[in-house]
Amino acid sequence: MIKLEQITKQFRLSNGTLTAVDAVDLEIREGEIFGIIGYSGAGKSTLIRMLNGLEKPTGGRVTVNGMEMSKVSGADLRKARQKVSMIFQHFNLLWSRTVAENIAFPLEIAGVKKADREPRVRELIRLVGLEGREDAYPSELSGGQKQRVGIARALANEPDVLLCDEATSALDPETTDSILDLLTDINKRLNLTIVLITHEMHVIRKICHRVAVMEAGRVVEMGDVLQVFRSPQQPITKRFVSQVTESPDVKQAIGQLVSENPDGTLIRLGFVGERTGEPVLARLIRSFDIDVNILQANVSQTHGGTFGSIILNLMGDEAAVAQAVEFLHSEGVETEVIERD
Ligand SMILES: Nc1ncnc2c1ncn2[C@@H]1O[C@H](COP(=O)(O)OP(=O)(O)OP(=O)(O)O)[C@@H](O)[C@H]1O
Repeated sequence: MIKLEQITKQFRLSNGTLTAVDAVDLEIREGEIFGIIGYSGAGKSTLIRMLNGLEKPTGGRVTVNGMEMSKVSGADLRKARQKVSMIFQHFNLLWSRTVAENIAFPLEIAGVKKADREPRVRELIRLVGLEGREDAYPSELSGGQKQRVGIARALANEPDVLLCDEATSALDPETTDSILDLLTDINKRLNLTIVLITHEMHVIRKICHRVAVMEAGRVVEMGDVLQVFRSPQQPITKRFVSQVTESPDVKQAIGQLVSENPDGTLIRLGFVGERTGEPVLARLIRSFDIDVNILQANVSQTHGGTFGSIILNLMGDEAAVAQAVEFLHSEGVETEVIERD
């Protein structure tokens, strides 16, 4: 559906060249919700803007539905953009137009007759849950309602792909969840391919099927969301996963425990789906002459299923602790020793 082959984007600066996106290969499947996560400056916005031709790559090829976005221009590009629409962090609504008029705007541009526009706008307003707010101006809406207008407007011309550029970053957590629920609903109902960029792992966990992690213009890790949560490989991915699995309170508690127990070995265990950690833990405690302190346990839901993690502090003889860690490995439990700073 979407294919990026060796995509590179460089910007010329007064003091040299900046590589914002560096030889990225990606394939996004029809009907999936694909997330791209990275910290500020990683190259996410530049990358997503190349999917609808807002930015041209310096090298490589972007194909969407067989059309080479990196090559089209003029009228063809305008047509292609109707099929790859976008929503934004700050909504980008027209402030002098009502909700209904904002949603009708892309239909006007596409030359849809007034008589056909009206029922389509009504349908879109129903789809995003804005009935009764048709005649309101953007300034009279909450952030969540503004983003609903953005979504309705983006869907007006029946796109194949919806790009979401930090679409929930300006919203509070509750409103974020309601917008993410709406995007999930639209994805299912319309089989719409959604590509989103974010710096929040919560967004990825809640709605994405697959995720790519970007750092310094490169994709450093990619996979099914459940797999990435269960077994993050790169340090940056581990940091993102811990945004969801470790609250600041727990991090602080672990820090305190580390300083209070300089000899213990901290380990993080990962469990997926129906398997719970309990039987393995019971055997661990019975079989080895060590003290096992449970610091934290949690379960999270992703699109692909549930996963859980448990953080333990193992205390005792060095050899016994090493055997206990080996035992957990041999039981097929994802086991990571948490390094002490
Ligand atoms: N038009 C431009 N001219 C020069 N440099 C740019 C331009 N657009 C982006 N950059 C630079 O490219 C790098 C990647 O920026 P980009 O906005 O794609 O990152 P990002 O991951 O989306 O971060 P953010 O969330 O802060 O926007 C940054 O160093 C940025 O300063």
